Amino acid sequence: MKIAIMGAMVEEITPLLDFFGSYETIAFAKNRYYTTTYKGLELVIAYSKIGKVNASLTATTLIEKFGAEQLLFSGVAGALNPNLHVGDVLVATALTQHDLDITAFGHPHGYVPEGSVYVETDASLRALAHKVAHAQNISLQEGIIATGDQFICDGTKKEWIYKTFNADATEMEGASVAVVCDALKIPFCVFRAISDAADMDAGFSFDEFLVSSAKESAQFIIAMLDEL
Ligand SMILES: Nc1ncnc2c(CN3C[C@H](CSc4cnccn4)[C@@H](O)C3)c[nH]c12
Repeated sequence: MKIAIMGAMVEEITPLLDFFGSYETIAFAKNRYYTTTYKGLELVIAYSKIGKVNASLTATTLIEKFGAEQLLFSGVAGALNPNLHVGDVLVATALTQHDLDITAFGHPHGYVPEGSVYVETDASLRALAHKVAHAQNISLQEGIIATGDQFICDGTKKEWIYKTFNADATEMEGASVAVVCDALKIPFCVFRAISDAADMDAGFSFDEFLVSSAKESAQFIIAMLDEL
């Protein structure tokens, strides 16, 4: 089984590369892909760079060029739901694009023709995540992620996304991965540890907690691999 593990920023995959220790590096399309094996699994790891376009390119490459059969995303996110706090690990149930807007034509936010407002993650990967969390006594939150090409650091925008999409966290890549994996019929799931509250202090909080929260998410992914 070939598993892709994807992040957006180098800090989100560094804990993974450090854990695996040895890996081959392949340069492609202005990005680097790291291949290794772990307990009989073939792994291909990459960070996309920030934003939906970069994430779409990397997710597609992981699947179409490297032959990934499942894709796990590991990274950090801003909390929208007040019950989520820095360090909490969230598994996405569904993802949506909060900045996709053709409401001028009567469509809901996040919708374009022949698409859907939400793309659901793979139910068996989610079930496995909860099994691993329970077995390892890790508290795992579950919720909707709203993705957009903006770092959210403003209470008004935060509240709009929270209310419009009933979303629990926000980031800048997950929904792209969801659309790509759904179209290519590859089971996927998105794991994000909270780094900030997507409010006026988000920049400072993000800078302070990026590394530690990225580690939280990566450690959960590694725990998942032992059960895949
Ligand atoms: N509040 C938030 N809003 C939107 N996204 C996020 C995230 C998740 N990632 C982190 C990073 C922020 S931009 C970036 C650019 N330069 C340096 C660091 N980060 C981008 O890849 C999305 C964490 N908190 C978020």
